Amino acid sequence: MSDEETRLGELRERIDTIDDELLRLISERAECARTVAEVKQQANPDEAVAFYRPEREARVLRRIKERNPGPLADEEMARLFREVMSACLALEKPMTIAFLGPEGTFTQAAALKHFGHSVLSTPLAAIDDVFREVASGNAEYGVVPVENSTEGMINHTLDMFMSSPLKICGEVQLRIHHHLLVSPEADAASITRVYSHQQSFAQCRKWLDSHWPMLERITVSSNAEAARLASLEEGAAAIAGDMAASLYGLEIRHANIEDRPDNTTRFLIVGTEEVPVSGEDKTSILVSMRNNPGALYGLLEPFQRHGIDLTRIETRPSPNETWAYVFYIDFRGHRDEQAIQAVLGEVEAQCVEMKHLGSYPMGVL
Ligand SMILES: O=C(O)C(=O)C[C@]1(C(=O)O)C=C[C@@H](O)C=C1
Repeated sequence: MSDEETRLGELRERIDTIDDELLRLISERAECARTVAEVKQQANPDEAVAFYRPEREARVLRRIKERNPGPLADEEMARLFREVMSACLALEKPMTIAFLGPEGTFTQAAALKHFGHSVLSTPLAAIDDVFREVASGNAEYGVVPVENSTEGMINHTLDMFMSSPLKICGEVQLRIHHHLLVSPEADAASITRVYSHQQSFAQCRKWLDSHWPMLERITVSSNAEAARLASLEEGAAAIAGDMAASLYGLEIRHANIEDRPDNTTRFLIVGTEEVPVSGEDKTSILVSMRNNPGALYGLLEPFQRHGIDLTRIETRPSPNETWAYVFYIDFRGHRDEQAIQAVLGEVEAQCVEMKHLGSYPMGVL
């Protein structure tokens, strides 16, 4: 046996011993989660039990990142624990998550990043359908895109909150990498058109203009649909991500063609329950205002006075009145915290209507 073989043999034996220990510990953790489920059930025998606890999951993942000794990166370690916790939750209660489909969209990737792979995920055709599926109780939670760092807000999602009773229970950010995808047997010279979602075309506009200006750009309802069409039609390419590429057996002809390398989309998790404080939270509200002079200043001033960090303000036209506005506002903090309660009281006193959309843990992964 060579030196290399002897050394590798020893190291692999050590890895086997560590794996045995990991197996034992993960199983012990799963048993513990199963007992947690029993305790929750016994404490609330007549009510629907909240097995999924977003605030606890955020704390677990933050703690793992803080205590991670390396050499694995904090994000990598948190991702592993995300999957362990996802499997533990599935043991307590298998969860159904509705997402803006079809299969292979970035929203599905965001749902799996947030909940881990042990959930049942249901693709739906439209943002409205995701909200409806959760409101009707067919899915426990829903995942929808809300903003992109290159293209701005997804107004349809914002507008859904005006009428929906659902709460925001979490957020997750995903780096969006777009690729030019073609069938493996396609000849570059035969490509005449490219399918994609309108947002993806917008995020790759400069690249397409300079590299493939002659391709006809055809907008479809999702990147996954674009990939499906490219897999079926001769002379067609798609702009979509990794999941869609592997789902439809397409080849990446050009990788990472997004105009901005930090291209990121933020997604919201919607559900029916309020989430308790996790320690690092965000709150979202909708505020209807009359178009009076100084109205916006009056609305924002309490946030400044109480030292609350506003992370986003968006204006949408009111559905009820011409030239009246609805402001969608995100800020740091939780509704159960005193400073936030004070600000919300002041905002409520001067607006036509205020709707609390949810207080939820800031994205950890
Ligand atoms: O702490 C709980 O309430 C649990 O159910 C355990 C656990 C975990 O595996 O750590 C599992 C699911 C919850 O979403 C949060 C945490």
